[in-house]
Amino acid sequence: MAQQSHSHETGASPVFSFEAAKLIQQLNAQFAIDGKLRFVEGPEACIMIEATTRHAKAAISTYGAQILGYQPHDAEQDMLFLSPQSQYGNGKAIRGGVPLCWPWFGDDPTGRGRPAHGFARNRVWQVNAVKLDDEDQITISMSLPNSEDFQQYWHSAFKLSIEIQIGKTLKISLTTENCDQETFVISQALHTYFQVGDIEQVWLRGLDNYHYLDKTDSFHEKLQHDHVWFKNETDRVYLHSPEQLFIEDAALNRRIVVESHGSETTVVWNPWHKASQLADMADDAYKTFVCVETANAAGDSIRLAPGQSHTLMAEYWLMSRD
Ligand SMILES: O=P(O)(O)OC[C@H]1O[C@@H](O)[C@H](O)[C@@H](O)[C@@H]1O
Repeated sequence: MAQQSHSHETGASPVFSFEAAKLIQQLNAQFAIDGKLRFVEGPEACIMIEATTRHAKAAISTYGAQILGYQPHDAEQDMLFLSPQSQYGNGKAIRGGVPLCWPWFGDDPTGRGRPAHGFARNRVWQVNAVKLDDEDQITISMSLPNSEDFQQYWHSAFKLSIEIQIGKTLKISLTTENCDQETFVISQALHTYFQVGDIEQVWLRGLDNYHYLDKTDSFHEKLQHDHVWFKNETDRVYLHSPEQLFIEDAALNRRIVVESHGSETTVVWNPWHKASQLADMADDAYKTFVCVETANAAGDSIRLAPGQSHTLMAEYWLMSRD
């Protein structure tokens, strides 16, 4: 999937791969940082950014502006889960890392059969800037180039941009600007797949006493008692959720801190045995990830008047549980 192409061809055909190689050369000439950041060809001629700082390494696909890996140098395992069965193009979202759900979260809110989770995760994004700061953190800025093809899904003029900061933490800021004459409403999520050692030895801390909509039970509103434990399919939208949550992982002996801003909803998802119904994931993959998604969903959808903008932000870091 080549940069700035809106085609959805798949397969690394030699011609397409040549096109990707040319774009990679241009991108490297413009943005590469010696020994720290480069563009390479990934699966299915997808363009990948490989970044390494003093603190961590990361991989980002320009298809979907999707972070696929983030691993601090002192961590034994990546913080993020990425399915080896993922597809990289063909209108599919890559299964893992941080897919971007935009301009709606979940099923088409208008019931018109538009694709689940919107269209931003299935498009090639444009790289606008790469910066290295004094603390050896790298910030990558990208935006979703406008395309005629959006018209079938979305009529309002917008600007959607992302900043990804790779350092001691992984920081993501997704900004939507209304460039239209009319107000529009979006829902969205940073649909992050966190890698865990064994889902049955994981608990999510910070949601005790919060209400949630249970998507596995017709969206009934329920009250969370205690931590969130995973014993079967879990698909919940937590309402008015707090700014910090903690994924406690006994098997990997680590804690992932999830900090959110500009968001009042957190989606928690694990498909459990329904993983076997997903073509791009192994049947038992559900044991090694949990999605904790910083979102604006349900009553927390964002209304933007002309000229207004909103930034959804998440910051993640790893800690030892000792
Ligand atoms: O398979 P997709 O489209 O990436 O969605 C995965 C899941 O994403 C979650 O955010 C939703 O709450 C689930 O209902 C959904 O199944």
